[in-house]
Amino acid sequence: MASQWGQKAEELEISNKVAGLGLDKKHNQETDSDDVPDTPNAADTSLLMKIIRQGLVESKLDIEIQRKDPNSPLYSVKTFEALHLKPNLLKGVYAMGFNAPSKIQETALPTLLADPPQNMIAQSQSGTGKTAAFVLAMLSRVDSNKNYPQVLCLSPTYELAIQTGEVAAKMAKFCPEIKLKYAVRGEELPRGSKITDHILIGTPGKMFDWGVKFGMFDMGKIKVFVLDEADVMINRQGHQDQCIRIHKCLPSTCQMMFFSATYGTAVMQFAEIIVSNPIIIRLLREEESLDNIKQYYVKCKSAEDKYRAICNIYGVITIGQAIIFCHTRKTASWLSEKMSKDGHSVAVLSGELTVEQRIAVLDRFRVGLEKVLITTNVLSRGIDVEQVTLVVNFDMPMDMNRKADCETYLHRIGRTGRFGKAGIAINLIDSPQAMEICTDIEAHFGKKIQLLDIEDAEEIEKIGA
Ligand SMILES: Nc1ncnc2c1ncn2[C@@H]1O[C@H](COP(=O)(O)OP(=O)(O)OP(=O)(O)O)[C@@H](O)[C@H]1O
Repeated sequence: MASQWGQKAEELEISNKVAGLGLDKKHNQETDSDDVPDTPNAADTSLLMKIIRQGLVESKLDIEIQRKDPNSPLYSVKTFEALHLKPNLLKGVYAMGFNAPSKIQETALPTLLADPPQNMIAQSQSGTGKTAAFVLAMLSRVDSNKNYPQVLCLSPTYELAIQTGEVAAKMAKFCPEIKLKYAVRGEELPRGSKITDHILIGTPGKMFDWGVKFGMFDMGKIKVFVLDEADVMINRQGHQDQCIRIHKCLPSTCQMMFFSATYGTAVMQFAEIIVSNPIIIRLLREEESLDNIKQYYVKCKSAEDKYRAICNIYGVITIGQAIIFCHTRKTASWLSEKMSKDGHSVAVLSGELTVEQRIAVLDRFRVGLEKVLITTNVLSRGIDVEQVTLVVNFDMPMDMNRKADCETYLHRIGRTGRFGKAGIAINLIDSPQAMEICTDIEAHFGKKIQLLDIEDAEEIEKIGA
C-alpha cells in the first residue's frame, strides 16, 4: 500500500485525462494567488447510482453509507456515552457544550473508533460537525505513554490547521497528557530535533519537511492520518504532491480518515483508490441541505451598485456578523476602504497577508471586534465563526472556464447557518454571466435562489425575520 497512491495516481491521472475528467492542475480565475479551484463540478450522481445499484445503501434517509468491508459492523449512536470514550475526553466534549452527536458524528464515530481500525471517506455538509468527529477519533487513538507522533492531521490552510488544533485542545482539556503540535509555517525546529508530541496538525509542506525530509519523527509509527477538506488536498496542485509523498511513507496499518463537505466524482474515485477498503459515508445529494440558509440574489448594474445593495441591507436588517466574498484582492480592498469610510467596522483577509496577520484578523473577527469580514476564496472553507448570519457573494464563484463553481459556493455560504442555525446568503449579480452562474447554482442544488428587491425596505426586512 505504501507506494499505491503514487502509482495509482499516475494511472488515474492518465485515465482521467482520457476521460476528460480533468482531475489535476485546475486553476481558478481568482487572482488571489492563494485561491485555486476546488474540484471539478461534474454531476455527481454516478457514484450514488453505483452504490444504490450495488445495494450498499444502509440508510436512504439522510445519510448514505457505503460499506466496502462486509465484516465491518456499522452502527450509529445517539449519545456520546455510547461511544465509550475515555472519561476525560467525554468530559471535554461536554465542556464544549456538545450534548448529543450530530448526524455525521453519530454515524462516523463508532466506525472510526472501532477495532481493528477502519479507513473512512466521509462527506457531510459544511457546519455539521466533521471537525469534532475526526478530532475525537484522533484523540481517542493516542497512546500517551509513547512519546512520539502517532496522529497526523493535514489541513489546506494555516488558519484551518490552527482552528482544528484549537478544537483538539478544547476537547482534550481534561487530558493534559496528550501533547499536540502545529506543523505550520513559522513553527521552526532545529535540525536533528526529535518530536515527542503525540498529534501533529498542520499543512502539507511543513508536515512533509518534518516527517519525510528531516526525519524529525518516524512516519512508520503513524497510526492515524486525517485529511481535512480532503477533496482539495488530493486535487489541488501543490497540496496533492505533498500529500502523496506523505501518504507514501505511512505504514499500511495506518487508519485513513478523509473528510470534506464536497467531493466531485473524479475526486471521489481517486480517494477510493488511495484509501484501501474505505467505509464511505456521504449525504445524499438532495440532502446537501441548504434549507437553513435562505438564498437571494440582487440585480445590480455595477460594483458601486453592489456596494449600495450591501448598505441597503445593513440599513434595514440586524446582522450578527457577515462575510463578503470577492473575486480578487483588489476588489476586496476597494470594498473595505469604501465600507470603512462609511463607518462600518470591517476587516479584510486575503492571500497577501502573512499567516500571523491572517490569524490576528480572524481572531478579532471571532470575538466580534469587526462585524464584517471581506475576503476571497482563501477563506471559503472550514472556518467556523458561529455568529456569522450573512454571507454575501460580491462576486459569484467561478471556475477556470468562468462557469459556476458550485462546490466553492457551497463552502462559501456554509460559513453561515453553522450547525443548523439560520443564515442568509445574498448573491450580487451585475452581468448576464453572473446571472448564468446563479441560475446554474440554483439548478445544481435544486434550491430556489430568490430575487430580492433592494429598494424595497419591507422586503429586505422580511428576510431578516
Ligand atoms: N455535537 C455537537 N453539538 C453542538 N455543537 C457542535 C457539535 N459538533 C460540532 N458542533 C459545533 O458546530 C459547529 C460546526 O462544526 P465544524 O466546524 O466541525 O463543522 P464542519 O462540518 O467541519 O464544517 P466545514 O465543512 O465548514 O469545515 C462548530 O461551531 C462546532 O463547535
